[in-house]
Amino acid sequence: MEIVTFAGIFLFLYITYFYFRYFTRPNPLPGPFPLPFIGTAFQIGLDPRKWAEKNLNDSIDIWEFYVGPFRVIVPCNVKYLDKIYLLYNGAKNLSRESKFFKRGVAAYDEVGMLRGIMFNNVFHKWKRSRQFVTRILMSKKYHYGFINSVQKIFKVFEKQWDENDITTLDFSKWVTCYKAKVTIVTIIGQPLYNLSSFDSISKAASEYIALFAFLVFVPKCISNIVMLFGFNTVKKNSMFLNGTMRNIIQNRRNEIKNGSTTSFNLLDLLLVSNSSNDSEEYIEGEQPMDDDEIENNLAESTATSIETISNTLCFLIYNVVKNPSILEKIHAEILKIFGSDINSTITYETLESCRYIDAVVKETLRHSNPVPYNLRMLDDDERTDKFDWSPGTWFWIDHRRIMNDPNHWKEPTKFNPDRFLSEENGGTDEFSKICKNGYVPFGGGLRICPGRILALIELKMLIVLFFRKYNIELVNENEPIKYVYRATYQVHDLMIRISQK
Ligand code: HEM
Repeated sequence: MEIVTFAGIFLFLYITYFYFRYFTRPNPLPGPFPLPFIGTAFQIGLDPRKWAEKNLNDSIDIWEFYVGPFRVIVPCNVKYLDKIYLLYNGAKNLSRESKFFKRGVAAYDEVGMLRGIMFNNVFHKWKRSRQFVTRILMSKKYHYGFINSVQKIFKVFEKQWDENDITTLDFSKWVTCYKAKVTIVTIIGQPLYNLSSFDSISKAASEYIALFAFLVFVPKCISNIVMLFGFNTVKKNSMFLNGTMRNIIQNRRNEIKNGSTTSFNLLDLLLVSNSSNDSEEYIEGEQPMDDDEIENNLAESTATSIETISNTLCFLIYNVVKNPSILEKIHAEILKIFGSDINSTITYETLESCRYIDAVVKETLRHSNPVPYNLRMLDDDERTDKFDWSPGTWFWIDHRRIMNDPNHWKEPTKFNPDRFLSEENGGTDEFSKICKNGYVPFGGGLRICPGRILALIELKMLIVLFFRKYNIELVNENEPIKYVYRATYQVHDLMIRISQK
């Protein structure tokens, strides 16, 4: 009886405290009315933007929702981004913490958050990993190796399609399988012999990202309860990416120690970074990475690149196939730059001269961004536009809405790559006039995506590889593209017919 009374009093006090905080919150904004413990989960579901589209007036450019006890502010206008996407506080290197550096609540070391980049909230640990990984992902040498690998892997798929007149496939499934192969070669550098299929990597990638997103949002006391009710299976699946890599890293470290030459994959390059074998640029004051750090960073890059590139490519193919005039311009550029040989080698330099194809990729990332939101947390007192915020406030930046804002983009819902071309190249030059932070597919400031150049390279390559040789049709031409939100927009059931030209 005493326990029931105690629980009742606790519940009453908690609910009173929750609503006291709610009704006295600074800067009350529009948003669904929250319930204690679950916040606005019932009203909003998984995708906040869908709720906003149905329930909020278009003129509302900042609103709020609750994840459990956390108040989350959703800025949908560039005017709120200035301080959030501040570039290094004016300094050239990462010497000072940004006030908006953190993502979410806690760092969970048991799933490697403290040693990776994406969800690492400990500045000096994040900075260390970020420097090692960024140096490689942004290097030209890595890009050259990457371009070769993509072409080799694509050839294997081509063979299967060339055997048939027409192949019908679910592109959303195909692309995760393709991307898992590319990722393994370019990140890990060798086959994962103990995997039953590439599907399992894609599945693990998706669950890895979803798990991290969940842990970042949910206080540990609640996530521990959820784990008790079956969430452990998801955790096990996502941990699998880490576990699978452990042996490979140790073997590879020994092979390199015994004289094996290094290749241009992320694993080899991280193993030799700052070691005596490292002939490349040195990161001042840093010890080489240990196996744990490498493992977490490889798992993170594997998961991130599969999830982002696969879904962007689905949106890209869908938008291009729906727009014959855009496809025609792509064909013209391919012919001009690569000639009529549909098997000619694609190089870094030829890709760089593909202006229209570059514009198609950039427009896809604006119009149909697969990473619609970005999470940052304020660590100090700060003002954004007319609002003063206190430490601990969360910001769920709505990239999709910002990049489709009719006040900044002309006819934003229209898929129009010409925006990204200058007038002398036949475009409208809209992009060069866009305001600061009006185009943020890769986030911004201190934590801007380190895979951004690589992503652009791969997406441009895939346009050339597909459209110079194949006709692609949508099986259900009149159906809108189907996708769900799970940390990225995940496209599903995108049926296409593919045949040689
Ligand atoms: C179309 C492809 C991609 C998109 C749209 C994308 C988007 C993003 C966004 C929005 C962020 C958050 C940045 C911020 O907080 O300001 C991010 C971070 C990150 N991305 Fe990407 N990304 C893509 C591809 C990749 C690839 C290919 C890799 C790795 C090979 C990668 C690795 C990362 C990592 C490690 C972070 C965390 C950075 C940090 O917190 O410091 N991304 N990405």
